[in-house]
Amino acid sequence: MKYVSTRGQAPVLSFEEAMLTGLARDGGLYLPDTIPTLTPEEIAAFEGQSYEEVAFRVMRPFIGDSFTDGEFREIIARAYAGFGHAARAPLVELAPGHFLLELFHGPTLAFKDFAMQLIGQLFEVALKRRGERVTIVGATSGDTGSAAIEAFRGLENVDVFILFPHGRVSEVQRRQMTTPADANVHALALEGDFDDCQARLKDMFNDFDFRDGVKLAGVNSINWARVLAQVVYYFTSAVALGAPHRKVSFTVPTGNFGDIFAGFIAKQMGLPIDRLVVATNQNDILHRCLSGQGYFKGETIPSISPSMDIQVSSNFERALYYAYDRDSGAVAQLMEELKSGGFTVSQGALQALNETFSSGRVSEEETLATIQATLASSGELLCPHSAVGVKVAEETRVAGTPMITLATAHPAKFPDAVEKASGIRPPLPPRMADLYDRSERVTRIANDLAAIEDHIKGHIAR
Ligand SMILES: Cc1ncc(COP(=O)(O)O)c(C=O)c1O
Ligand SMILES: N[C@@H](CCOP(=O)(O)O)C(=O)O
Repeated sequence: MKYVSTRGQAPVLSFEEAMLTGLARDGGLYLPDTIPTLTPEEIAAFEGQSYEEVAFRVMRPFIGDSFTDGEFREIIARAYAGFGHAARAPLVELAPGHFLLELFHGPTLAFKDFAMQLIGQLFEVALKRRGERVTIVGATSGDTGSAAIEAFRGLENVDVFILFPHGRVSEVQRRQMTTPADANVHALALEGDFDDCQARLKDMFNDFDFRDGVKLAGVNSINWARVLAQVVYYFTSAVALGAPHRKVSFTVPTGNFGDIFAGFIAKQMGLPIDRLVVATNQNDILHRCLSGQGYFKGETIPSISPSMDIQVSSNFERALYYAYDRDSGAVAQLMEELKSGGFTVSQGALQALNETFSSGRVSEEETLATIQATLASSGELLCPHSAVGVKVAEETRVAGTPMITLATAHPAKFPDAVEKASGIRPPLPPRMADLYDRSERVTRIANDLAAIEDHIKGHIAR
């Protein structure tokens, strides 16, 4: 299995190389050269299997010879052993035909754990075998950072630096990043918003002296392995509702487009998905774009669903690559135009996107009202991101096709918004009940590439 860049000018890599590389050297994102497919019989056979078994069967064709079957099975087993629910990703019925896929039973209470716990183990095995050490730098609006720190803390061959927007993450998210005492993990509070964090991260990848000097690696969803791990729960949930014998749709609270792009891959692999619905908060660049208004950056407005406060949605580049019929030159040109504000999507590409993706936008008031209404109607307490998804799903779902909304975080990660909406302050699970008592370790840093690079060079283990 070979991996190619969306911009067509970077070396073709194996799965392991693409995973350890992160961003392609031409600034693009890696994708498999061909997407393996599963037959309806193979998909039907997932019924009744454990999450780990389905994970193995779905991801194995993408791994090539990077890991043996035995290694890969052990890695998967270790990755999900610490989850707080036997099903890993349980499905609950919110209303007839509308289901919630709970993705928040991992160690940091967000869907990021599904991929991050896996790639922590994959990095560990690959780096030990190669005798290499890497420096992971991540950008986060709150959840990727905490999941990465949890997955990589204490591992021998990695230093981890996480850039988060100062003052724009919830207290639980911040504390999950700043309280681990392990010497190899570092939380950096950047003066800016998430888009600044992600832009500086990409600048670091494009600064080849720095990149090669510190052996830079990335664990944001620019990393293909992150997307791949998220494909699995589309299969487990759809099969639980009757796939491949009937179609299902998904609504996905969306920011960086990684999670919903995993759904797109599941569909390409043969899972009968009808619609993939993008749900955005007031930072609605994706909704505007899919509605035909072009992809133009606005100002990021802080919201009560802060993990989705994103304007430049990294993985949309991957969707554009397919919408433009794998024309890497066209993608490179669009990304060049994005540097000066945005671009218009061609009619053909927009039509291709609309064949699979729908979208909706949810205001702050509607988010609060959805938390309240869902609690009253089903007893389910939603986090604000999941509420954005549920609201859009209610507006777009059609009779006869089950709708699965992804619940991307635990309500206890966002207690202020949840309490405001419902009057209930959700408690943290017992294993992290002392989070507010632990001491924090964090460095405030300017939104300045040189300052960030100097800090990292000064703090990596020699
Ligand atoms: C809780 C939560 N919901 C939704 C999202 C959006 O997911 P994606 O960036 O994959 O679109 C994020 C951030 O990624 C998140 O942390
Ligand atoms: N919402 C994310 C933003 C980064 O997304 P990623 O999937 O590209 O890592 C976060 O919580 O950090």
